[in-house]
Amino acid sequence: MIELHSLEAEHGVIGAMLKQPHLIDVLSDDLSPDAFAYADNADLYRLILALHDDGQPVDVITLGERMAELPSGMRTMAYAGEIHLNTPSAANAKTYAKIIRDRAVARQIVAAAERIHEIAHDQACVEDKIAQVQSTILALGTDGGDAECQTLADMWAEHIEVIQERLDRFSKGNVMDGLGSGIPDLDRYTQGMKPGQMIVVAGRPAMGKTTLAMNIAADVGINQRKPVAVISLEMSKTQLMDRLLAAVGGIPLPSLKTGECANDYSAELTSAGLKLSQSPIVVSDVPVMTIARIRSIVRRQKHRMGGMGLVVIDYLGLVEGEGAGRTEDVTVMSRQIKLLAREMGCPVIILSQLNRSCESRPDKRPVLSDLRESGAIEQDADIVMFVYRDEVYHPNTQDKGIGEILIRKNRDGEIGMVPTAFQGDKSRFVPLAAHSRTSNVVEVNF
Ligand SMILES: Nc1ncnc2c1ncn2[C@@H]1O[C@H](COP(=O)(O)OP(=O)(O)OP(=O)(O)O)[C@@H](O)[C@H]1O
Repeated sequence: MIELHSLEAEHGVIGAMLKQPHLIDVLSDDLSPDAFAYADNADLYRLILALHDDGQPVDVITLGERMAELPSGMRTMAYAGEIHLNTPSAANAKTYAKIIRDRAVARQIVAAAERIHEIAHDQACVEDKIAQVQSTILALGTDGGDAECQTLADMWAEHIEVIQERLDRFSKGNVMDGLGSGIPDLDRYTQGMKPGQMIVVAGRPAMGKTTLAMNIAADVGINQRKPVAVISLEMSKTQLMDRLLAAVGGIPLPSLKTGECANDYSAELTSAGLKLSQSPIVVSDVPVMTIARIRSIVRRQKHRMGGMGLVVIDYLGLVEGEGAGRTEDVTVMSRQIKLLAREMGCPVIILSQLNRSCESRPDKRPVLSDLRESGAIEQDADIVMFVYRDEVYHPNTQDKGIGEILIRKNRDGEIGMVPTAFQGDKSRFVPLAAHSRTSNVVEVNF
């Protein structure tokens, strides 16, 4: 068993700094004052750093001048003098700094265990408790400076591999470096959905947000064999399964609802059922969720499935906040979704509704300012795409059956519009041949 603090190591580091002040930069590089267990030592260390930052000489006298007394009441000069005297050399100071850091983490673990003990006893539901325990554990050891910054030399060494991968893909005729959506024209804009991206799919009610998101989820799960977690706060598992079967099997929804599909589309039903059941797609339809709970579910599924390719959350307006007011809540949630994408190392598609202002304009195609609830969504998102179907407003439009995907924000690429064929009865958006706006539909292939 190790002690949770080492007075000797703390004295060793401070003594080394007093004996050889040129070591202050080296030793303090990765050592926070909070890592010291003893208040007097932590304050003395802070004083050393403050004097050094001010360009002042650091010795027993200057320390005593800056602060006469330490928290214990001891005279600073006397205490620092004693440490200086008792430090034979600065030779092992780096090892002492590591001991201080390691013991600080050991103390954090004990504090986390106490916190977890409290969480186990409180009144929250079990999912919230698990989410709190996970964040308590994830917060451990995050103070290390090594993880915060990386030299450009190290980044360059890693980046060579990234460029090599891109070149390999390019020479195979594939320039996309993320997940496909199943709609090649859309992928040309995004170059694929990449890890860490927050992708907002927004639109007025019934435009087809859920349809588009589920089409993408099915393509990623079935064609690209990547794990997908669908968090559906709006629709039940039964509704989603109907839509997935309709889209993947090309089976009309009404025939699925009446059960007639069992006779009329039995081959399509069997094939779609098999494709879906063999795909790594998981669905949660718990209607009440916070982002913490979503994170906890996705983490568990990532662990269970050995990775996570894509997360879909349908939709933001139904996610519960902290109760600080909706705009503030959405601002925090939007940030948390972006962090979720980074933590899981996959893109997150978040569905969002729009305010009504687009409906009062002559051209009702949405723009970024129509995003409901908070400007933070627009800022945090890497890609914002709107689903728009002119026939919803103008039943006799010449664009009947056309679903436009309007890419209004694209952090790493162009913005623009992708026309698709909307097949509402089969719950799918189908690619159109070579930018056509006619019904020249490309075969969907799940
Ligand atoms: N059998 C059907 N035939 C034709 N269209 C259908 C059929 N069933 C559903 N639809 C259409 O599909 C669309 C539903 O799309 P979806 O639920 O994806 O929209 P949404 O934007 O997510 O809507 P909301 O915000 O209301 O949830 C509606 O426009 C609906 O009319």
